[in-house]
Amino acid sequence: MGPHATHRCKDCLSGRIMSGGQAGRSSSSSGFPGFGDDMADMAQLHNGGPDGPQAPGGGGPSGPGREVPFKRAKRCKPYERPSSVSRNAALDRERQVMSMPWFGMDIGGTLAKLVYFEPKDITPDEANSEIETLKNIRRYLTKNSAYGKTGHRDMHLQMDNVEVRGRKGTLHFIRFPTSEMGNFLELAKSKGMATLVTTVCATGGGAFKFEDSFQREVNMKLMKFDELDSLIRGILYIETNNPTECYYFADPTSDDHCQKVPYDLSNPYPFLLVNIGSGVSVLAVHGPNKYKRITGTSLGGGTFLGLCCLLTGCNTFEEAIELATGGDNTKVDKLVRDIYGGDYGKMGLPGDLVASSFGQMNTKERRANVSREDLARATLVTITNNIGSIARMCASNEKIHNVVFVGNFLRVNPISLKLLAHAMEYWSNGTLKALFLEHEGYFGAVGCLLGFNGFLS
Ligand SMILES: Nc1ncnc2c1ncn2[C@@H]1O[C@H](COP(=O)(O)OP(=O)(O)OP(=O)(O)O)[C@@H](O)[C@H]1O
Ligand SMILES: CC(C)(CO)[C@@H](O)C(=O)NCCC(=O)O
Repeated sequence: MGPHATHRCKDCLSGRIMSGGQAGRSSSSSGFPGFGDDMADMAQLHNGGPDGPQAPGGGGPSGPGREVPFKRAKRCKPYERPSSVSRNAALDRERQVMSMPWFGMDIGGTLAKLVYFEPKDITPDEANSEIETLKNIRRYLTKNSAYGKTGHRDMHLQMDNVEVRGRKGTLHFIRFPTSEMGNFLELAKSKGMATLVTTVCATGGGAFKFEDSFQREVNMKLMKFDELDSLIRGILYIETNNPTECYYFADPTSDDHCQKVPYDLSNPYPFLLVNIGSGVSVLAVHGPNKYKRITGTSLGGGTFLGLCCLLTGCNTFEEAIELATGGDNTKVDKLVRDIYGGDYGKMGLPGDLVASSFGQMNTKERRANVSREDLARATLVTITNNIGSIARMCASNEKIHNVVFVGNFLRVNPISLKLLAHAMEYWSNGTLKALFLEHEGYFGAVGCLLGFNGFLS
């Protein structure tokens, strides 16, 4: 350890989520704390540390959970002042990341989520020196709600007057299918993105998969973040900034009395986090930097959409949900009462419980009597119940009572929201609570936009 060596590592500096209050513009050499000075440290830890870059997810598909704090603790090593070369590289990186436009991108297996920060505190000096391309990009993103054929801005989720990296502004939420990445890059190029010195904060599998295309097509560097770190960081930030973010359902099974009730998640720990994207990850979260991925399942939102398209000939998620809304899964599934003629009382299984998903579809007669709507509904119920069942077992093993469900599978999908709410309550005799968040699938994108501590490379 040299004369300048200090013991500093991410764990020792833990809990530093960049939120409004912490992200002052003038309190560090980099313009905001936690970036310029720490960046070299983090680069050293993540790139040169004994474990190399941190792998996303857990110990393999459905494998044993990875206890994040332990992993990080191993990397903890004495800080050595970076050489002037790495310091210059860090400053370069800082300049690129600090220059507008600011994006956070979560490129998932099905959907790419783009969060754009629109600064609203632009000084006259800044406005004068701002180049035309940048103004055009801002105008294009904020004045439209559709981009190309498949890009959408979720205007109802927009967050005004928030603070990011010490600046005040608005967060805009945009999504498009990951399969359209080629067109997205072309569009970005046509808007002049390639002429800007830009680094985009990115997470999700696509941050790795498409890194070279971003560099080649639009001259953009990706600053990569782990998807689960970003997810949690995003949830904590949005929850802090939106008092009506979190809710639960009271009376979820009653058509007349079911209602959405706001829930105060300001003291969230511990909570079980179930992220339902293309696949599903289940995390036990005990603190801002303290979580483990307990398990996952490949039967997720991608499975629902894929099977639904196969079984009904539908082509979009929205269509699949609409079909499911008009369908009856009991024509497709085999219920306990189809087997027992009523309840299986001794084991506490009510007659209307699904005993076997799709269990009626083995006979020609039954198959002839089901509609596309019924098949869509049965697919939705099958996938949702399976996730609910896994979540319940995980919560019970971990002795956690609050189960937070996120991910775009829950978008425009009240059937699954209510099924999950009911399943958690019913099967736990009221000890488990299903909680939901308004920004469903956008937390990863927000989290990586905020997360300068902990970038992968
Ligand atoms: N417009 C849409 N198009 C396609 N899928 C949608 C749409 N809206 C909601 N979904 C659902 O959301 C799922 C994707 O959710 P999300 O964006 O959270 O995951 P992802 O990041 O793509 O996946 P992963 O995290 O597993 O890589 C889809 O599989 C589908 O069930
Ligand atoms: C692979 C990820 C983490 C990508 O987001 C997700 O799709 C997932 O958690 N799938 C389930 C994988 C498993 O079976 O554990």
